[in-house]
Amino acid sequence: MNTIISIVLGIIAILVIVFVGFLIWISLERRKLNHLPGPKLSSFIFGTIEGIKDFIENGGSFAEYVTEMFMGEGLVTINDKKKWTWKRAILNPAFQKSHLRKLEDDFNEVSDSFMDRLEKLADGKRVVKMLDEFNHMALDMIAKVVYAVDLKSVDSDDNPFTRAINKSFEGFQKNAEDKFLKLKPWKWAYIKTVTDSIQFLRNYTREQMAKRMEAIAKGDHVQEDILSFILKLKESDPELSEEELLDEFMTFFVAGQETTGNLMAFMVMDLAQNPTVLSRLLREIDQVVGKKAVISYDDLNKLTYLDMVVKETLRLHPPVGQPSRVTTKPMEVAGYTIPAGTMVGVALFSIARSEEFFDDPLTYNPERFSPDAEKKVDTYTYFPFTLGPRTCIGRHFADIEAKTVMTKILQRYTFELVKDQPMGLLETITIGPKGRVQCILRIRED
Ligand code: HEM
Repeated sequence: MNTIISIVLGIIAILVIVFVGFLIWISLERRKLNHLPGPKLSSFIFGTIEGIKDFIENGGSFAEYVTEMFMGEGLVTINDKKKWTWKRAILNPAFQKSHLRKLEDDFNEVSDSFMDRLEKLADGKRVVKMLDEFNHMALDMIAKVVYAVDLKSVDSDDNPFTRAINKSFEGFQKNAEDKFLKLKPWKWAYIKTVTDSIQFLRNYTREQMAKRMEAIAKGDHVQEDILSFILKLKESDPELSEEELLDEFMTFFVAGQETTGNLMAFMVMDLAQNPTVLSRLLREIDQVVGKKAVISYDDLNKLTYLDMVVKETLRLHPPVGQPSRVTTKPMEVAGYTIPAGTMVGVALFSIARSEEFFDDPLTYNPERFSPDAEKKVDTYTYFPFTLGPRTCIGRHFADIEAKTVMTKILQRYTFELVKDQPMGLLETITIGPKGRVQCILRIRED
């Protein structure tokens, strides 16, 4: 009996020693990370417009620090400059206005399914979390416009694809916050649920890609959507692995969903809080498109006040608040030298709210972007999609999506913000509205 007790105690003692050793090792690794002479995380506002310009145009990308779980060698995270240049050159035409306007039927179709969903919710009683609704819709939009897939996640509150995307995002965020996540055994079960979700998404997209390749091989007519451009990567380099093509798929879902969802949710919040702006926007929509069912690209171009509203929302509430770059050479900023190879966050959120660059910066005022006033806005003080070669490839996509959807909402519904909800910011990988923009929706009577 005594021997058994001794063995058990011995095992417990060994486990405790291993565990304590493990904790000491983690804390030493943490200290090493904080004292690395090379790349380290720092964040500040560039002191001058020249500083911002020089950095954005000449700085490198930020890929190596971002988890590769999700997007691997996709456009956002790829760090190999030569490979990135090649990919971007092939994919750029897919996201140009001239190509996207050909897909206006898709933008309308997904927006219409979303309107059907909102109609069910617009009973004047129910509390609707607009951020969640927009996020579902944004997923459907990417699936449809990029891959010609009808995901229809707006039709169900519990779609496996949406669930997997949400779980993956959560893991993405936690992994970015904690470099040692994977080393903590008590988190392994959680990590497994995240990796299973990512695997589910990759398998789903693998199937979609295989279907398309089969159709091409059979000579079937296939739509010239964004997927067809992604497949051109394979034509251009037959050595490209299937996993790398999947990285591209995942990248567009990740980069294009939450960002656009946040933009539209913030638009609803800003409009609900600024009734004068809302009235003027409604007047424009009534005059330019009235009750027109299909909103064309040309219609959107005529909605000039809507354009100003989108830009002002992106100034006050940029969905990406601090994109990053790695310095490629030492840089002098406000009297400090930043060594080459330092990861730096460009605080575009703070720059666009700075009194140095904008009058009365915390006031929501779309007039800042009227055609005359906009000429005075310095490019390097307002760049929600960033600038330079790695600027957001999806900015026109997001613009068309947000404008089409918001026009249709304003044609049909009114929204009232629920009182006493949190009005602050939800900071994850992106910046969203903390209270998820809880609204009471009603059908527009006039
Ligand atoms: C309001 C919506 C959006 C905002 C605010 C936004 C913002 C950004 C920002 C700040 C970057 C980083 C650029 C840099 O580091 O210089 C970026 C990159 C990117 N975005 Fe967006 N984005 C939006 C929507 C979209 C959409 C709808 C898509 C695709 C469907 C997309 C795809 C991408 C991709 C692929 C990149 C990486 C580009 C590269 O490195 O070549 N984005 N976006």
